[in-house]
Amino acid sequence: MSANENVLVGVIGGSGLYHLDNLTFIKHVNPETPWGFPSSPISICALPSGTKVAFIARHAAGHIINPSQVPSRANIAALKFLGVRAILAFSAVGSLREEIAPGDFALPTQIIDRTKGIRPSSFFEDTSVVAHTGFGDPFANKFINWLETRVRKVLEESGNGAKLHTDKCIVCMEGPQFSTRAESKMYRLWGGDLINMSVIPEAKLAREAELSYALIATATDYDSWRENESSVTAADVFKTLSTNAELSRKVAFAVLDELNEAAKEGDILTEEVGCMKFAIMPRSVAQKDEDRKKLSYILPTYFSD
Ligand SMILES: CSC[C@H]1O[C@H](OP(=O)(O)O)[C@H](O)[C@@H]1O
Ligand SMILES: Nc1ncnc2[nH]cnc12
Repeated sequence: MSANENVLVGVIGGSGLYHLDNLTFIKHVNPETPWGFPSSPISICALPSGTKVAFIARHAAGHIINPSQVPSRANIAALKFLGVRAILAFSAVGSLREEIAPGDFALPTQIIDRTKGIRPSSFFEDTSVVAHTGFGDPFANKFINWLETRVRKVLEESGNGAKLHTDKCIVCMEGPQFSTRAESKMYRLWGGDLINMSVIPEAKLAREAELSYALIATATDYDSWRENESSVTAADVFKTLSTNAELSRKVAFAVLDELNEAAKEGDILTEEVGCMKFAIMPRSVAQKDEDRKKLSYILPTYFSD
């Protein structure tokens, strides 16, 4: 089952990135998934080549959805339904390292989950089907390697001094309040480099839906670990949000055509397809038909009888 919108790439925009207005807007689509509606109607946009991509504003236009209430299952399910294979997500993050300055970009490869269990984080929750999905490498590593040179080039050409940091570990906290100073220092001791409130459950759900998912983390602040500096406020975050969003749009514009081709050929996006084969408990008569039907929305290979 697919809406056949002919889109292979989805973009999720975070704080500050509510549209890709450097692309041509074609239309909105708003699929109702078994997990409800996405954060906001999905924009189908075109690159100058005619390549179409799907864009979702994570917090909706006007930033009206709290991080704990983002309907991530509906967002990921809707993108899969439209035919998407690869998701390029953007997020405004705090920096836990001196060398990652506000305005810099980073490609994390690891996550520490500090959400509090209040976000639905599996498509299998409340169903009669059990799945234990591998998440040791939470991002699509081949996709990230592919992004590295391309993103670096855009940052260099922008001439605003923004650096790209790779192989970083991102802490995802529940929020919406920022961390205490003690927490911020503890995350540094744990090996955290970046912090946000949204990569979990998005990355987990993308993996369950067998989608390649990479996050471009755009640093806005130094969180609250620096001695003799004030702790982060939303006002600090806002200072860099619009320049980061502008640069994020440039990155998207530069990579999306080639990413669409790569998704079509399957070159760099092979790791995730088929991963659920080893995660889902064997079929049993005790599994409810209605649950299998629901799951067929995201995983037709395993659940369409
Ligand atoms: C506006 S500061 C905190 C807020 O910003 C980040 O959002 P996103 O990841 O969607 O860019 C962070 O995760 C928090 O939700
Ligand atoms: N310091 C911070 N903590 C959590 N999420 C953030 N998003 C941007 N800055 C952040």
